[in-house]
Amino acid sequence: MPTETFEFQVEARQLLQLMIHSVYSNKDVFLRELVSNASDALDKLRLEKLRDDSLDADVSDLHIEIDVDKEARTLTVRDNGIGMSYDEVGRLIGTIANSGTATFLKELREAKDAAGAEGLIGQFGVGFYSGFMVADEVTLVTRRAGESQGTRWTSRGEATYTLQTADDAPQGTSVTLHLKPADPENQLHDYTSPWQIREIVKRYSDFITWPIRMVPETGDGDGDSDTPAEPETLNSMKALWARSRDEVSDDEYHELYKHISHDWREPLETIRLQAEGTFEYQALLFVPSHAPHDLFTRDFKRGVQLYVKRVFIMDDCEALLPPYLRFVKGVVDAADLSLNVSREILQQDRHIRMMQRRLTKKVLSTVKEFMTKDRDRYGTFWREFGTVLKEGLVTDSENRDAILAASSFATTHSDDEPTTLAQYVERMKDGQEDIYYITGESRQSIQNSPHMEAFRDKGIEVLLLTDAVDEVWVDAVGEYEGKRLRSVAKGEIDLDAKGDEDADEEREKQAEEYAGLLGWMGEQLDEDIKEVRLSTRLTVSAACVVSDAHDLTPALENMYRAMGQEVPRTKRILELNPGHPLVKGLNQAYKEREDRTELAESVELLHTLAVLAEGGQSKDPARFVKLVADRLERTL
Ligand SMILES: Nc1ncnc2c1ncn2[C@@H]1O[C@H](COP(=O)(O)OP(=O)(O)OP(=O)(O)O)[C@@H](O)[C@H]1O
Repeated sequence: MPTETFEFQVEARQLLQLMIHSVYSNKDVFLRELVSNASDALDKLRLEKLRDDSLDADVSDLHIEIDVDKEARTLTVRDNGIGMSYDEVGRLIGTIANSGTATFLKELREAKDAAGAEGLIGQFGVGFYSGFMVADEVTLVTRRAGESQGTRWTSRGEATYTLQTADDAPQGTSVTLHLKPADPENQLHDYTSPWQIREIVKRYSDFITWPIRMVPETGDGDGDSDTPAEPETLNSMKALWARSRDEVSDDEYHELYKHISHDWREPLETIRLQAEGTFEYQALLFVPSHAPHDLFTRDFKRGVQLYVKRVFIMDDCEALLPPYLRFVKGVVDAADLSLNVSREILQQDRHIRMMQRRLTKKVLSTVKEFMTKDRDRYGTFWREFGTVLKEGLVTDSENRDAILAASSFATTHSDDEPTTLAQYVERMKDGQEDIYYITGESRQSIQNSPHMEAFRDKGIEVLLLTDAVDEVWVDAVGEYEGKRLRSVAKGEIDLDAKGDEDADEEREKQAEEYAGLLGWMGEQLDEDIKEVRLSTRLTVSAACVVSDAHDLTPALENMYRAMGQEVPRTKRILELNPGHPLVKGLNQAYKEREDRTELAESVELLHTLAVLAEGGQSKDPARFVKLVADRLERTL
């Protein structure tokens, strides 16, 4: 097949440009990326051979080899792993599969400083391209295990790359970098120096479970693997999770985290767990310091890898942690599983379920520890992962108490310090029986909602819940330590002390006074409102709408609709403030006038204003604007 030239996909080209004019100051990490890809390729081959013994592939000496040629200024990273077919090379290397890349590039361009840019790069798989930080030409030669024909890919990192078949390619992949001249001032070291390579591998890739060998210089630059000189193994290959805590430095743990997670930033916490007895396993879990951009997308990949006795079995093992802990990365190495274990079998395995329970409890107790021992760390955790953790309040009833204990919520008690439910309960006023909350889009909009008026007046604390999941968990949880969780915008609220006879009497009087108006308004608003009643929660506003105690809130209704479920429209309740001049005026007008057409319009306006005040929308904005404009005109 002749050499074919292809254009890089637009995003890939942009990414390459970014790499070449490196936004990343530490260029050494290119080697970590190439070694990491090679290690994955070896894992994949071992697994494929395990599943299909007839695969024509040599797995007797799987390893990674690094080869430098000072004269030609090349560095080659070679593996004898799974390799790629011609099509795969085009698909995987010329394009960027990650759909978030466009967003990423935009964010990257907008990143204010180099540190921000570095952090962003870490979130996206740009591994292979990092070679262009140190090389002005990259050649990749590869042959897929089991296939006879190899492929050669070359690019100078500009607009195009070439593909051609390669007859003599050994199984696996070699990536040869034609190095730029060393420029230590810009952290571009001399990557033909064996000392430098040894250093970088030790620092970033020591834990890789495959031997990383360096071949003493051969001089001819093509790095034939039949070189007579004895290669030197650069890494200790010790699985970090199998080593005792005091043998491993934090840096080593962090490098493993970066290898697994493709995040270039340090994790927030490292969690070690060992289980002995009938079902032995070791786990090394990491809580990242930043939420990935795609945490809430449907195909977000879990971050825990499964090993069986040091043999890599699978990425993204969903059986190991529940979905609401999907942000946790790490490795679980189980001693007593079959190497052939499938995802389906794992889901049903009793031991795996026990393991999941233990890992879940351990992660939750770690979060709780942040809360009690390190407020800063807890603050970071909650900002990044609080929303996803709260999903567990709905889905994991077994651990509900532990999740609640590790959760915190914005509150009217403080502008910047969130509260736990336990702290809320401690502050509850004498005679207050319930825990009050309000849900909505933003702190500002709900804090000023009419529903809050009486609570503000009486100094009763209200939790301010602004995540979509809050609408759901409050119902699922229902109560905390015997105290009901109650929305300030649902059902009847009575904040007056029980047995307050004066208040009772006053109410009876008002009920009588307004009975006619309320009934008539109910008929007028029948399409949207199931009842009009007098309010005990308003002190400033004339009216507000509330949901019935057991009805869906409008936000929940919308959420179900967005998920494609049919939900009938729930009618709500309009509450009037009997002390408000507008309401008094309405009552007066109702009693005095025979022709109530204008009054009917005012009632309609009052209802729309109440909907707007809680952040809702007018059903017919044009009509609403016309009615308001008419009235304004009359005041001129
Ligand atoms: N040495 C290799 N052997 C086999 N396949 C490889 C090798 N290097 C890269 N690939 C394939 O090319 C794909 C793209 O590699 P690239 O390094 O650009 O991204 P990634 O590995 O998916 O992400 P990252 O390296 O940032 O984690 C890989 O997912 C893998 O399928």
